[in-house]
This record gives sequence, C-alpha cells and structure tokens, in this order.
Amino acid sequence: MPSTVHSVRKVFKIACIPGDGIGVDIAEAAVQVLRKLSERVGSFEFDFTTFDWSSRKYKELGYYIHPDGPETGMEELKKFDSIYFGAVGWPDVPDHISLWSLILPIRSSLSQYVNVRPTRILRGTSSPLSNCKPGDLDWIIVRENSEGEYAGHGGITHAHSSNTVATEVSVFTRVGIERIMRFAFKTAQSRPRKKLTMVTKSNAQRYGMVLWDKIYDEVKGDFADVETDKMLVDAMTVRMVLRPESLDTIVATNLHADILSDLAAALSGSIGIAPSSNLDPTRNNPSMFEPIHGSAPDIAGKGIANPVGAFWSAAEMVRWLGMENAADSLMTCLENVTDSGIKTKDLGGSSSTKEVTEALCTEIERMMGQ
Ligand SMILES: NC(=O)c1ccc[n+]([C@@H]2O[C@H](COP(=O)([O-])OP(=O)(O)OC[C@H]3O[C@@H](n4cnc5c(N)ncnc54)[C@H](O)[C@@H]3O)[C@@H](O)[C@H]2O)c1
Ligand SMILES: O=C(O)[C@H](O)[C@@H](O)C(=O)O
Ligand SMILES: [K+]
Ligand SMILES: [Mn+2]
Repeated sequence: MPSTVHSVRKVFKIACIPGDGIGVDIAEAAVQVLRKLSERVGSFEFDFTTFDWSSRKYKELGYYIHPDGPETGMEELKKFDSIYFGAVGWPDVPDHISLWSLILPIRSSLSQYVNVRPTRILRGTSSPLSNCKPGDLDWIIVRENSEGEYAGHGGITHAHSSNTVATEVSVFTRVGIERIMRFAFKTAQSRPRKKLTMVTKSNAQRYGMVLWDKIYDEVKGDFADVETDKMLVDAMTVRMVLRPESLDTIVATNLHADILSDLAAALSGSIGIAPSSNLDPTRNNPSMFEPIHGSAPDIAGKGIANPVGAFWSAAEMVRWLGMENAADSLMTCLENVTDSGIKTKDLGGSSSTKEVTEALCTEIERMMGQ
C-alpha cells in the first residue's frame, strides 16, 4: 500500500501588540520578516492576532486593554504562545498612564520577571567609542522585571497644597532577587567567558540594595565556575564607556538595568538595534518580545525607524519557541544586511525602514532557498 508522508508544520499563535508611534512600523516589519522566515524554513508557521491596544484607542475609548481593567485582557493573552510588542507612549497621554495601563500590567500579570537585553556591535556597524572594536562589546544585561521602583508602591497626598508629599517605594524581596540572580548566573555560565557583573547602589541605599549584595554572595557559591565582580551603578556607567571589553553578563535592578541598557545600546551603535525578551522562565505564561526603544514620537511617521532591534527581538522569540537554528539564521541574514551597508540614518546609513525590511526578506530568500 502506498504511504503518504504528511509534513506537519507546527503553528505558533502570536499576539501582536504594535502600540504607538514607531512601534507600529517596526512591529509590521517584524511580522513580515517572521512570515518570510517561517515560509523558508518550512517546519513551522505563525498565526498572528493583532491587538489594537494603543494610546489612540485610549484617547477614543478611555482604556488601553479592556474597559474593566487590564487584567481582563490577560486571559486573552494567555491563550498565545508568545507576544510580540512594538512600543507604547504618545505625547497626548501622560507617560505614567500609558506605561502602567499597557506594558507594565502585561509584564507583571504574566509573571515575566526576567528581561534579557543583549547587545553587541553588529557586522557593518560601529560603536561611537573610537577605540571599541566589534567583539570588544558583547554584553547581556539581565534586568529584574517585577520589583524595585516598578512594584507600584507609593502615593501622593496634599496634592493641592504647598505641602505635597509623594513617595515612590522601591520594593525588593528575597524571592524576587534570588530568582533573577540564579537566572543571571545561569546566563553567564552558558556563555564562553562565564563572567557576571552585579550592579547595585548599596552604598547609598541601605536595605533593598544590601539584600541584593547578600543574596548575590549566597548564590555565587552554587556557580563556582562563574567569575564574578560587583559594581556601584554610577561607576558602572564609566566602566561601560572606558572598558567595555571587561564586561560580559550583567545583572541589575529593574530601574538600573533600564537605564544601563539604553546606554549599552547607544554604545553598540544605536538604541534602534537592541532587543529585549520579557520572560516567564517557568513557561506557565507567554513571554513577550520587543525592542528596548520606545515609540520615538520625534521620528514617527517618517518611515526611518531602525527595525534592527525589532528583528533581533523576533529572533529571540523564535529561539524561545525552540527553533534555535532558525533564530541563528535570522541573525546571520540580519548581519549580512547591515554588513552590506543597508542601514537607517541612526546607524549612519540612508535606507528607510521598508528598505531594510525588504533587504532582509531578500537575504532570507537567498540564504534559505528551498
Ligand atoms: N517598552 C516601551 O514600549 C517603551 C520603552 C521606552 C520608552 N517608551 C515610551 O516611548 C515614548 C518616547 O520615549 P523616549 O523618547 O524617552 O524614548 P525612545 O526610545 O522612544 O526615543 C529616544 C530617542 O531614540 C530615537 N530612537 C528610538 N528608537 C529608534 C529606532 N528604532 N530607530 C531610530 N531612532 C530611534 C528616538 O528618535 C529618540 O530620539 C515615551 O512615551 C516613553 O514612555 C516606551
Ligand atoms: O520599562 C520601562 O521603564 C519602559 O517600559 C521602557 O523604558 C523600557 O525599557 O521598556
Ligand atoms: K519597546
Ligand atoms: Mn527603557
């Protein structure tokens, strides 16, 4: 009897939240590239569902996610394998409202307590540091993604008097610190240099930051093969600029790593290249992938946003979903494009978002011909 072989293509359900400003352009570009990648690899495909959770919608309807509050939308997101995010924030909505109505509820409700932010100098690009060669800067910043100044504790009283009081309470817990510390040690261990730098501000901040130091000392014992050191965050900015080659994996609090990762991206050429993975390492909830940059109102609508960070984030999503080889191929194609000089203005080129996207799709077809 003749037998028929059916090749089964695995289907991944992806929630796409473009958001605001250039978030819309780069999310569209990432979807185009992910479709092309899956078409050429052949063993998997993506089923995208787009959610218009944006500042435009908030202005129109009074909510970003759901009229009953963001929690209601989380049940919907839990049905997906992953979330791809653009950016949130627009000048006509106060930034603390947009962030706390969209991106932060997703990160916290879906237990995405790790934010991985790699950066390096891609082929065909250069660092603004004159003596920094490609390879001298190759870092992974592990950002704690649930606590610190982002815990949502604080308040304001006497708002309409000259005695207004506002607090922004940093919250640090043993559980929160230990889980991010272990994740960071494992990340460092998986890289060739096996090197971890832990960043705090435990000279001026006596409780939460000192607890970070204590737990770092405890966890270190379980990772004897990882070389470690620690830095105060102010001195860390100096080291990043003057001795980039001395760093590899970095772990820091939510706020410190937010700031350091923008610096890291700029030192690697542009904020437009850097990706981020908001991970729930338990895999009980979908993880979320987005470039580290925001909605860039100053360049939105001009067609010049750098989509490289969005493509790199897409590659990290593909990797998290288990397709390591496809993720590596996507990164190779991406660097072939930057190496050929097809780059946006922020990287010293003159190509548009669309031109970089088309070039990457063409390169995927060329490299991964079937
Ligand atoms: N996770 C997020 O969605 C996220 C992250 C950061 C900022 N934001 C929000 O974005 C808005 C703007 O914030 P901001 O101006 O501080 O930061 P931003 O990252 O949007 O922009 C900072 C600067 O970098 C440039 N830039 C950013 N991304 C670029 C890209 N892909 N290509 C070329 N240039 C790029 C911008 O033009 C701008 O000059 C605010 O509402 C802020 O709250 C959101
Ligand atoms: O987390 C934040 O502070 C903002 O969303 C943004 O600056 C980011 O880095 O994602
Ligand atoms: K973003
Ligand atoms: Mn940031």
